[in-house]
Amino acid sequence: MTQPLTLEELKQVMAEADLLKSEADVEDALNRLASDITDRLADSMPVVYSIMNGGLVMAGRLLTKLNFPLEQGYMHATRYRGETTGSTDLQWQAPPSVPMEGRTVLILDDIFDEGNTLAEVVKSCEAQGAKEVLTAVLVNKIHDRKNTELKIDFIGLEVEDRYVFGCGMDYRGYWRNAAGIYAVKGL
Ligand SMILES: O=P(O)(O)OC[C@H]1O[C@H](OP(=O)(O)OP(=O)(O)O)[C@H](O)[C@@H]1O
Ligand SMILES: Nc1nc2[nH]cnc2c(=O)[nH]1
Repeated sequence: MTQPLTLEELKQVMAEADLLKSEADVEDALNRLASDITDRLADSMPVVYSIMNGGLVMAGRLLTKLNFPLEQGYMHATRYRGETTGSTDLQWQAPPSVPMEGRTVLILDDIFDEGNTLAEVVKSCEAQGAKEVLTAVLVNKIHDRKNTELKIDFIGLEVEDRYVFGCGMDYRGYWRNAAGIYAVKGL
C-alpha cells in the first residue's frame, strides 16, 4: 500500500512542479470552450454532467459562462483512484444523478488521457437512451496511447505527456485546488 504523503512532501511536490498552463491560460480556454459549447448547444436544453471528482472544478468554472437553459448533473467514475497510473476497470461510485433518456447530454471532465474513462462513460450514456452525447475536456494529453476511437467534441488545452495536477486533477488525492496546471517533477 502507498504511504500517505506528509504536508512537507505535498508542499515540495508543488515547489518542484513545472507550471504548464497558468491560471490566465485556463481562464482563456474556459472562455473559448463556453463560446463553442454555446454555439452548438444553446437551443437543445441539455443535461450537463460533470464526472467526479476531476470534472468538478472545470464544471464549476464553465457552467456560469453558459448563458442558456440547461440541467446540471454528476456521475462518479474512477479508474486511477488516487494513483498516477490507471487500473483497467472503471469503478462506478455514483450513477448519473439526472435521467438522460431522449436528452442531449454533455459530459465534462478534466482530462482525456488514455481515454478509457470517457469512452466507457459515453457508452453508458448511450445505453441509457441519451439522444446524443457530446464531450468536453479541459485538457487533452498528447501521446499515441489512446485506447479509443472516441473523438472529443470540445477541448480546452493540450498538454505534453506528463502526469499533471491542478484545476480538478490530483496528485495522489491532493492539489486539485491549484489554479494553474502543473506537471509533477520526474513524472
Ligand atoms: O483518459 P483516462 O486515462 O481514462 O484518464 C482520465 C480520467 O482520469 C481521471 O480520473 P480518476 O480515475 O483519477 O478519478 P478522479 O476524477 O477522482 O481523479 C480524470 O478525472 C479522468 O476522468
Ligand atoms: N491528475 C491526473 N489524473 C489523470 N488521469 C489520467 N491522466 C491524469 C493526469 O495526468 N493527472
